[in-house]
Amino acid sequence: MAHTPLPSARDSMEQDQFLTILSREDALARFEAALFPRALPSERRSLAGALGCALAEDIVAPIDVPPFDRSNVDGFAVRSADLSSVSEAAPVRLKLNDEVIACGIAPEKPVLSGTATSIATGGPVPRGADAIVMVEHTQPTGPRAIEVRRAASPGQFVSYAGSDIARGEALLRAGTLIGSREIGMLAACGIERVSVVRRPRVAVISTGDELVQPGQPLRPAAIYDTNGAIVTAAITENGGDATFLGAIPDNEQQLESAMRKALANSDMLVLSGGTSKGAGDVSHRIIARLGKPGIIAHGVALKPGKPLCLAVCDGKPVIILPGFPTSAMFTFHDMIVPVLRRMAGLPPRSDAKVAAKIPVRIASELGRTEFVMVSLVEGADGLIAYPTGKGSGAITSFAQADGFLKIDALADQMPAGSETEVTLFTPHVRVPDLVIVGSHCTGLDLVTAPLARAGLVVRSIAVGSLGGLAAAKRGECDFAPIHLFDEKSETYNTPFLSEGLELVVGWRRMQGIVFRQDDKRFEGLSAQDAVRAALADPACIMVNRNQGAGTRILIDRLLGEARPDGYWNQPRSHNAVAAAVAQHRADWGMTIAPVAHATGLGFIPLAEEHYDFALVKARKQRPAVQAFLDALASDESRAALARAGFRPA
Ligand SMILES: Nc1nc2c(c(=O)[nH]1)N[C@H]1C(S)=C(S)[C@@H](COP(=O)(O)OP(=O)(O)OC[C@H]3O[C@@H](n4cnc5c(N)ncnc54)[C@H](O)[C@@H]3O)O[C@H]1N2
Ligand code: MOO
Repeated sequence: MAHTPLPSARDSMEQDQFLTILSREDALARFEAALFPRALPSERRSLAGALGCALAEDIVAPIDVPPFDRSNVDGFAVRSADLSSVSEAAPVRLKLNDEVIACGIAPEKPVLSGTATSIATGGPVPRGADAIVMVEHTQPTGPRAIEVRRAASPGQFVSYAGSDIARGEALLRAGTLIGSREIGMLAACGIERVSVVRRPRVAVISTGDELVQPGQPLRPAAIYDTNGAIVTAAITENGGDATFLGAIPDNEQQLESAMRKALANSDMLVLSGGTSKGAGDVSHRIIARLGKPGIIAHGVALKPGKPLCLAVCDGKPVIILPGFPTSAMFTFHDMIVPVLRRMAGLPPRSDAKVAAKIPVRIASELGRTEFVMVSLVEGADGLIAYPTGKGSGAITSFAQADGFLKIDALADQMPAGSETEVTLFTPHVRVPDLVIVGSHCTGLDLVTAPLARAGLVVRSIAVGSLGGLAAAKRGECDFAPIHLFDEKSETYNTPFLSEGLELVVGWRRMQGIVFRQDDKRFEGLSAQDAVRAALADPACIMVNRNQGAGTRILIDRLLGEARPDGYWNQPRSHNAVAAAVAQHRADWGMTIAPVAHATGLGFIPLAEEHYDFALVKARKQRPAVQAFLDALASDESRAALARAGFRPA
């Protein structure tokens, strides 16, 4: 909503879309009641094209499978009665008939008493024969005869016609999800096309003036359209036929015409963005004009996902997902997937779940069912679920997350140590080989890259130095990267180690002042003089760091009692500081040299920070830990760290 004016006081007094918040259960029940039962349209598809669809008809086997009595082994078709007295000591001699039955060869000669016919696995059993003897239990005697040394029971090694599937038997029932096994059964019966529930056609529209499609250059203040891609893929994953119609600006007329067109050609319409209270939030007003009964729920007690809007227009579901990608994703999976799958004739999703313990308290909003993404690591007795969420505006949490947990609407927190159930994003969790929990540094990726290339799964969870030390003490990780300065001893890291932990020296990061290269106020100055110059200019704005950050300690020392403009802007990362300066929201701040250089900013070095690792001694002998230690010491990593602007210790 970047280009939309913010709501004025007048707008907010005249809000016509005051959200009435429903519980998720209530909202879903009303939505489903407005849509079902309904007839599911069907279409005929080729076998390959039917994969993943629901069968719309019962399938009755049109033929017997196998279609004839078939030999299961390579050997000789015989009459079992001829071999009733046979033994190793008293073999029976059979005369060979003058034909060889290979696969696909119809036999022509009967097997009369005292004779046998050579037959291959899969060959049709000839008239008269009732058993097969394996070739290895026979011996050729002369040119046209064999000796058999074992008895054969009637029916031995024969699959009778129709024994697999009998003609007229119900092969598959309507509603069956067609997978490779079903396709195999249909193919065995010679069926080439089947009637399946037609995939619901779902139109997808993103809304917002600020959206740019991936592949296009990003304008200032614009962002890439994430929801278009997420929603389109999630529809395909759940049996829909998605058509992405692009991002439409926040213009009521343009949007209405796009929505009408989309609905005319599809069974369902999914929009995202513009459902909350911004002045440009117009789509819900349009819905009211699109058909009856219109909006079913606008506002659901979900977190993320409160502004979700569910509507039905003349029998077709119309949904507006919240704009934030994480909110869009969760609401889609939780509230839309059940409806989409029912429309596609598919069974509800069955998500895999695992039990896990949470190591930290998770606060939750009372009154909203909350979804929290988590990353799973192996603890001393079972799985540990670390929350990875960075708020509903963040998308990268997904990369580190294995699944999510749910906090009940009636709870305001989940206490540390709680046992909970984690719904997995994929059916299998692969517990990482190496777990790093603590302070994050871009240098870490340079050291772990060779491990990842060697097939090891490395999971690093950013919880800050102190959080990392706590995790290490509980034995939940292999390493805790830390950069903690001890004022008393004036040393880094070592004073913070407790029993069971050992220090592995990492690298040094130069901290310093960043400024834009063309800003003459800071050129050629020392860090102290630069801060003096900044304080002398009332128009100069700083960007600070969060309380608790090592960098913040340095900034506070330089500032003393001074509280310049920008002091209360306290982002949590080195990159955010650089972005604020590069984008002119601030004129100076403190960050590490590699980030300053990567952002093309001027840099005045101040002090070197020690970024080291607390190693959990009990886990030292693990192969992945040894691999990490080797990587850390390798020339390759040291060179990569140096190239990025770090100083390997
Ligand atoms: N005064 C209030 N403000 C907000 C409320 C509220 O109750 N009162 N709710 C907040 C919640 S919760 C959410 S979630 C968001 C959702 O708002 P909208 O659905 O109206 O979405 P937008 O304002 O259009 O966008 C929000 C955010 O997401 C970005 N966005 C939008 N579409 C996309 C896309 N396709 N790909 C990537 N990112 C997208 C957009 O740029 C905004 O940054 O509202 C809160 N505000
Ligand atoms: O519902 Mo919003 O999705 O909390 O972020």
